[in-house]
Amino acid sequence: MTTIEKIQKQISENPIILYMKGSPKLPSCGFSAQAVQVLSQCGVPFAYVDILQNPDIRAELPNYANWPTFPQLWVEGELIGGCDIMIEMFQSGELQTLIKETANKYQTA
Ligand SMILES: N[C@@H](CCC(=O)N[C@@H](CS)C(=O)NCC(=O)O)C(=O)O
Ligand code: FES
Repeated sequence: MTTIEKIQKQISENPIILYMKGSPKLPSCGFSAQAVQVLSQCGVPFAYVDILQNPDIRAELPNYANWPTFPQLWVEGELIGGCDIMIEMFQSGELQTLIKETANKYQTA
């Protein structure tokens, strides 16, 4: 599988996925920590990829996404943005709505 195929698989299989540095429990950068913080406050589980453990994804996702930095939040296969956008959307309430609606949509059983 190429790196792009890996990315496409991850974003299609996980309706809410955060590409970040480190893990939600132990973020390796303040930007990723802020992203985890607002996303966690939406109260819904989410997938993540630690790009520090996946240098191929770190190298290729910015081109694929047309977004130069991490974190990157992807919802239903689409890039939402980095931590600045996530914080803005959280402050307006938009992030909570998006995340909760997405979770409800994909909830099984
Ligand atoms: N203002 C950005 C901050 C993110 C940022 O600047 N990330 C840098 C430093 S962690 C980055 O990902 N650089 C590319 C890299 O490290 O691969 C946002 O809203 O997400
Ligand atoms: S790792 Fe240095 S700013 Fe994110």
